[in-house]
Amino acid sequence: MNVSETASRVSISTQNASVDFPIFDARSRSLKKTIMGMVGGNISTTEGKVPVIEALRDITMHLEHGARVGLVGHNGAGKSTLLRLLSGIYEPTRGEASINGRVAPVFDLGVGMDPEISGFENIIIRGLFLGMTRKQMEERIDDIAAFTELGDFLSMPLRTYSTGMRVRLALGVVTSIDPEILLLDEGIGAVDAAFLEKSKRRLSDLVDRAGLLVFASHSDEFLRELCDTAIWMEHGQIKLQGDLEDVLRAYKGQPA
Ligand SMILES: Nc1ncnc2c1ncn2[C@@H]1O[C@H](COP(=O)(O)OP(=O)(O)OP(=O)(O)O)[C@@H](O)[C@H]1O
Repeated sequence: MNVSETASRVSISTQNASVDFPIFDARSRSLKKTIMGMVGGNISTTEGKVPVIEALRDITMHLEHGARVGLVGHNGAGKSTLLRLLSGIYEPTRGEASINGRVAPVFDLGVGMDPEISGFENIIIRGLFLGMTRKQMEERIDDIAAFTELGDFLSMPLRTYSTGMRVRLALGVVTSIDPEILLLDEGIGAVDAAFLEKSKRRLSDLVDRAGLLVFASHSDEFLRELCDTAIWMEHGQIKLQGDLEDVLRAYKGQPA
């Protein structure tokens, strides 16, 4: 398959997609009252039924190769749930979602890492988890090792690493892959400032290689660096979709 055929097949479409989370332990009146006062998704409580959190409601969108979409919205607005829907991890409770392309979901840098095996072995395992082949990862391992600056520690079990060292390893792997659809949730801030600066270049190269990016973040600076359009989520719905600057201005309540 040539490059343009690959490009034309990479897309994500949803049609009136909704995601509900039933809360099986929330039958009691007091708990219902508590969760009804929370920020976030809408809570529907039909009398006598298990309450559900409507985390996403009637999401209709179409994204194609080349899209660089930022997701903005307050805590609990539905950004992470939307990323999981777009990755295929969640099926819509109602409506439809169709995903065409190899998805690399990067929600939690530590997922797919094994504390008992070495840094080198974790590089391979994490790469496989993100859709790469063993051969591809073996070709990149020297580059990743150099980037992490972890030296001999890479031969030690991961459990001997500090949190920051784990993040370095995870960032090294994540920024070495070739995803068709890259879904990024922030949480990449747990590194020291100097290392984050060094990662920015690799991160933006990664995004350049990716066919399609959706990036949930609370950082305008990061969004401006990686995205050109945005979706503003509110109470599980799309409030506004369009040019990044327009969406950021509206989200922050500033007049145009
Ligand atoms: N596994 C789950 N079970 C029950 N409710 C959930 C679950 N995951 C998310 N929710 C609820 O769905 C709503 C949307 O949550 P989500 O994590 O998608 O928000 P978010 O926009 O990513 O928030 P934040 O910016 O705080 O990360 C919230 O009300 C949350 O409580």
